[in-house]
Amino acid sequence: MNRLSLSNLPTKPAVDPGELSVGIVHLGLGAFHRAHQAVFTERAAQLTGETRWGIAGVSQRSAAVRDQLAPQDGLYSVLTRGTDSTSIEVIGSIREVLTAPEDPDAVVARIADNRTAVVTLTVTEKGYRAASGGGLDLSDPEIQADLAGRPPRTVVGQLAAGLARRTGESLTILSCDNLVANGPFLQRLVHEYADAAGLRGEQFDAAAFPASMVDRIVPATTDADRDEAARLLGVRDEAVVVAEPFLQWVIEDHFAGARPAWDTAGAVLTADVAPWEQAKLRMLNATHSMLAYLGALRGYETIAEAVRDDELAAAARELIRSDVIPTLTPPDGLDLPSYGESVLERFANPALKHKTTQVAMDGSVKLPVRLLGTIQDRLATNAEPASAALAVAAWMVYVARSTTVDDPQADRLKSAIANTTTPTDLVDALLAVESVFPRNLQENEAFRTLLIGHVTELS
Ligand SMILES: NC(=O)c1ccc[n+]([C@@H]2O[C@H](COP(=O)([O-])OP(=O)(O)OC[C@H]3O[C@@H](n4cnc5c(N)ncnc54)[C@H](O)[C@@H]3O)[C@@H](O)[C@H]2O)c1
Ligand SMILES: O=P(O)(O)OC[C@@H](O)[C@@H](O)[C@H](O)[C@H](O)CO
Repeated sequence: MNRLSLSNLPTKPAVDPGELSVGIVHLGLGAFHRAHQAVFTERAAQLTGETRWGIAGVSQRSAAVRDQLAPQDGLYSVLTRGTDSTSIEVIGSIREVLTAPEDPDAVVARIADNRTAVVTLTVTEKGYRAASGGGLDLSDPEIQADLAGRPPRTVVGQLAAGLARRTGESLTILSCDNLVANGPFLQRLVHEYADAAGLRGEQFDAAAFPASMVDRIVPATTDADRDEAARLLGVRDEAVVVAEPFLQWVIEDHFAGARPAWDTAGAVLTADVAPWEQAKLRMLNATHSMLAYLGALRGYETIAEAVRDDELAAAARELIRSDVIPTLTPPDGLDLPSYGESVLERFANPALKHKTTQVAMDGSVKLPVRLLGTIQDRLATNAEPASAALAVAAWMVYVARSTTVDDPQADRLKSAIANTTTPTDLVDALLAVESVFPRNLQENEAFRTLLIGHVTELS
């Protein structure tokens, strides 16, 4: 079967990809970007007719995405799987693909190019190389290697080197990762890197780092998805991504220069993203992680299977009701209990096949964002965060039971628990990992007791 390409298009896109010039650099060309920001960008171009917002996507680690997209002229499709219906759409907004390890200078040059007005990022929590507590981890060997003067390979190194070389319009750098206050968080890292590298100049103060909340469930693509895309398109698409129908983007309205008209495509521009972001991270992402750990422990392969288990659904509902909602200020117009229910309905979509092991990975960097803030807020009011502690306990048991843990701190976690035999030992060993748990939680006896009780029940 032929490959998807400009000369082999099943349907002509509303915007001719050949007419688009690059105005956006995206760092972290994984599945999520292709099913989210690139879709908003494509729709905005269709609605406005603007041709300056093509995307240069940067693959940060392997050349796999470049090898999928290059023979397809950057085209790929989004396979949207609803509970009862499936649709497919070809996206043409990615106009260039760079592979950072192969061509680090080209990445910096694209960021420095004055035609680039916006850099977006989806590089996972670990891609930021932050120390626990927030600042840059200067002990990270990759950060140290960048600071020693090689062409930068880390994301903060790329951003700082690109910013330092800019001469014209100020740049907007927009994190789209699931992090608390992702904009200011990234700004601090870039500024600390620039200070350490002696690069700090006026472009750093002029750059804007808006916060954003992103939402669409996008599981890793499988061979079965590629086969289904081929059947629907009539051509092979090796770069297809799969997503649920739901799509949301709330962006702080704080740009240093021009931006795509993402609002015409449905993005919400607002002065304050924090209430949206907290509701999403503490409800959706927290219950996602809880279902991933509890579900994997019960042998469920997908999140949909886990949430269809009445006991696990009840545990997720209880987390939302008793621990999360009391800590939140609802964003205007959002009914928190209904939002919580809608999240669980989305998880139950059987067509998505989001693996519990995929959501469970990188727990050491996800727990602080998704659960520990809720736990701290509950303990501060002398409430018992029993449900949130259950999710953390499930992670502990999952780490102990897994032969290999997919986590940036896997070695540290495994060596911490090497000689543990009882639930109390396990809790104490993992609670002592200071890069995961802040001191006030390590020293909180009520939290420790809750964890020991849950780990005992789960073991
Ligand atoms: N998939 C989703 O449902 C979803 C939804 C909302 C937000 N997100 C955000 O997007 C991120 C990426 O998700 P995805 O589905 O695209 O995953 P993916 O595995 O398809 O892609 C991950 C991307 O991150 C890059 N990356 C990974 N580790 C890195 C590191 N140490 N340094 C630099 N770059 C690194 C990879 O090169 C790749 O481009 C998530 O971690 C999350 O923050 C994802
Ligand atoms: O993509 P990760 O691995 O950071 O997290 C897994 C999921 O919880 C997450 O991606 C959700 O699907 C997403 O946040 C929904 O918007």
